Amino acid sequence: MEGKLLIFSAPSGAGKTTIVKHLLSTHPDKISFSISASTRTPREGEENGKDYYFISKEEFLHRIAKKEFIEFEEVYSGTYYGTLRSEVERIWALGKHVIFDIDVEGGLHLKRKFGNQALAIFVQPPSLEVLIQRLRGRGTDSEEKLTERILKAEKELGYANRFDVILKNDDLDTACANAERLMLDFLSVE
Ligand SMILES: Nc1ncnc2c1ncn2[C@@H]1O[C@H](COP(=O)(O)OP(=O)(O)OP(=O)(O)O)[C@@H](O)[C@H]1O
Ligand SMILES: Nc1nc2c(ncn2[C@@H]2O[C@H](COP(=O)(O)O)[C@@H](O)[C@H]2O)c(=O)[nH]1
Repeated sequence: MEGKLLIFSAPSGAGKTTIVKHLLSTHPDKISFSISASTRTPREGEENGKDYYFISKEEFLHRIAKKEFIEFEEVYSGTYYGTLRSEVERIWALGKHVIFDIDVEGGLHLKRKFGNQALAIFVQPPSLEVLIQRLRGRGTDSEEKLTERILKAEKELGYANRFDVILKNDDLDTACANAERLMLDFLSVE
């Protein structure tokens, strides 16, 4: 059977990973995480096959040529991220719906491809300043990488209205509760 797609997109630092992890921990019976392929270096604590499939650029390009991706982006200069068709099919075969943590272009791409089978949610931080604070607080990126993420975020904040829903992420508990309601409503529709 083909399940549904729950797409969480946002500029880097808005909080989509945090919200997606919350939904996965509370509804493991209903949803499973689409593990993307990425050419970036794993961060401390990240696991291959859990957070991402960490692969080389050569392998990524080879898989593009073999048309294995439903979508992919060079999200940051020289760093590729993409959704493997096999990953979505693996999750549907488990009888679950697929939840995505994906950049803004990738999210809109999936929405165009899957239409009403997908709910595209834009996670909106209170402001660009708060997003920058969150990114700095996370402490995972060098100054150079932070600058690249912030410049991209400035542009992406203007894409919110292209999504099905805007989910404000100011207070985290409220955002998680609202995300859960959106998800359950969407999954309950035949
Ligand atoms: N509502 C919130 N209030 C305060 N801090 C938050 C909130 N939501 C997320 N954070 C924190 O902000 C940082 C960025 O969150 P997260 O990693 O989930 O963002 P992201 O959108 O997934 O970023 P990326 O696209 O880079 O993966 C994390 O340190 C997280 O703990
Ligand atoms: N277009 C896609 N974007 C993706 C995918 N997997 C993750 N991402 C997004 O990339 C950035 C950077 O992530 P990080 O883990 O390096 O902080 C973030 O916005 C992710 O949501 C994908 O398969 N396709």
